[in-house]
Amino acid sequence: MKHLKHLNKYFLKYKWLLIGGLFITILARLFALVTPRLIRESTNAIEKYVNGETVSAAAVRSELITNILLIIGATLIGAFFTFLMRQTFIVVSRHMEYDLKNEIYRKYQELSLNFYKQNRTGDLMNRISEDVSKVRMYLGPAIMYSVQTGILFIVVIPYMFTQAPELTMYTIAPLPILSFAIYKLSVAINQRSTIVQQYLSKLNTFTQESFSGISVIKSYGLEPQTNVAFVALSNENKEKNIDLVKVQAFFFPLMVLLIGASNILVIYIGGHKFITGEIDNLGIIVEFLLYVNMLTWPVATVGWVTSIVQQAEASQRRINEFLKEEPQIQNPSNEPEDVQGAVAFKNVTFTYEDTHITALKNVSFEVNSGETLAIIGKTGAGKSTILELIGRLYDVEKGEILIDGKDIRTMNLTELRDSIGYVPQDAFLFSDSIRNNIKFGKADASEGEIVEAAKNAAVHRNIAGFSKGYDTVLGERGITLSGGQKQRVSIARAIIHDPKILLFDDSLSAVDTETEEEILNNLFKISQNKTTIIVSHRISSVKNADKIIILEGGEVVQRGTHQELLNTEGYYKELYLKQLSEKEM
Ligand SMILES: Nc1ncnc2c1ncn2[C@@H]1O[C@H](COP(=O)(O)OP(=O)(O)OP(=O)(O)O)[C@@H](O)[C@H]1O
Repeated sequence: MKHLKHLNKYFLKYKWLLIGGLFITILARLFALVTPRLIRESTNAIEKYVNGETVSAAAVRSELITNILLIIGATLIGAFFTFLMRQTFIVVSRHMEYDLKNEIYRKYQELSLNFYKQNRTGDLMNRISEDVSKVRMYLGPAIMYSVQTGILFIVVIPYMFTQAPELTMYTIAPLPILSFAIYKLSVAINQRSTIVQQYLSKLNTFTQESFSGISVIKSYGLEPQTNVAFVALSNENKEKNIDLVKVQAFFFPLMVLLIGASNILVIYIGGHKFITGEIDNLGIIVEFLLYVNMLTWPVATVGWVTSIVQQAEASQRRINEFLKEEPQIQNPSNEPEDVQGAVAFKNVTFTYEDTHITALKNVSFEVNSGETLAIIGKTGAGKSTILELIGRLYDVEKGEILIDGKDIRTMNLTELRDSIGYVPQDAFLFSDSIRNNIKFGKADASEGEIVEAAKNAAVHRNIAGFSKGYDTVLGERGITLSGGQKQRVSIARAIIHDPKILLFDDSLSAVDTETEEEILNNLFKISQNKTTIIVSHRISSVKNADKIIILEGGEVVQRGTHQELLNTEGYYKELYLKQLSEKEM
């Protein structure tokens, strides 16, 4: 139970509702107890009439009618309280489930990029959905049934002992066996359900991938192979489901068998005692039969609840693993920062933890507010890494990164990131309208600001051409933008944010040179008091930059202005000549 301790704070949060639920359960159980007692009295009344002890049929009839009315009344009230009990416990468990999901999601948001690389997306999703569902079974049904069973035992069993101690012993003797058998069965059912779940997620992942990659499947004519793979997976899924059904099918017969055994014991032992005169009325046997049936399900739930708790414990252990994870990148300060935007790298060396690739070696450069720095280099040279380090997505291993002369590790992380507008290499757009995708950079942006940002990113004309304009929905159920359009919407998002530092990671690679020129001109106008860093493979994107650095294997091998670099032999000049000849061709 040690992992489930984490949830105690939620029990504390909802303590009043839970205490209310406890009282309601007591009331529900008390009213349920009225029926067996009244049936016993009714049976005895009939017995006395049959034996001639009571002569008036009218008196017996009137007692029976009163009892029937009382039974109906007690059952209705008991049912109402049972309804309230479920409403309380199950509703509380839904609140706790909601709280726990939010807690996990908040944690996910806090954690650094490395965490996401170390854990598969499927795992992250499972913990917030599957595992939380299993924990909810503990927070809701398990608690509710335990309270119900506990109260029933406390109330019914002592009462039965006062009525007929020996008969009580015989009646409750098979119940622990029932509980144990149900426990074993529940464990088997849970194990098989987990396997079914795993196969189902395999099937889902396969189906989802085949839909996402449908154009590849169709263009390579892979439909028959995909079908065969689906049938195989689906077949495995069916087999596992059949395995589960086989075990589940035992559940009710087992219950019926054990209830039957208890009933037979009550009738046999009770009848025997009645014959020997140890019991003086038949009513008590009928009453005990009702108790047996009343106790059976709660006793069975003891076994069931035990297996639920075990599963919840395992799920909570997995959830706790993530909850105790500390973000690698910590925010050291909550003080406001007045970021101006001057960026400096001082002998920065950085190695990716997982791949052990040293992406940057002793890199140094400076770029002031209002200036543009361009970074050029072959693929894998470390260009994107530089941009990610400025936003502190990772911390450097050696050296330091300064913004306005201050080590970024000492800065307020939220404000640092807020002062950056980053356009990543793979422009990621949400399945939402174009307007909202741009507004992502500034939640309260006006229509005018959105249009202006889109104009600066040279994408306004494209958007205006769509029938729904800025309301055009992107993504799965919407329009698919071209690579260049995506890049420009992503640029508009960064521009509208109006940051002090603009970072463009090869963000113009998919636009033609004319549009590139237009965007660069606009950027030049709006970035007078900003720092701009442009990563590119194209000389045309960087030729006007104030400073250019060339990276090779993580090291700065050349630096200067466009003109200076053209006067030096090296990668930049080679690239320039190559691109020039391509243009002329
Ligand atoms: N998230 C990461 N985890 C581990 N290794 C990485 C990661 N990102 C990049 N690398 C490695 O670090 C090196 C530098 O990569 P980086 O993305 O910075 O290069 P780049 O110059 O931007 O390349 P490109 O022009 O192709 O985008 C590469 O060898 C790459 O494999």
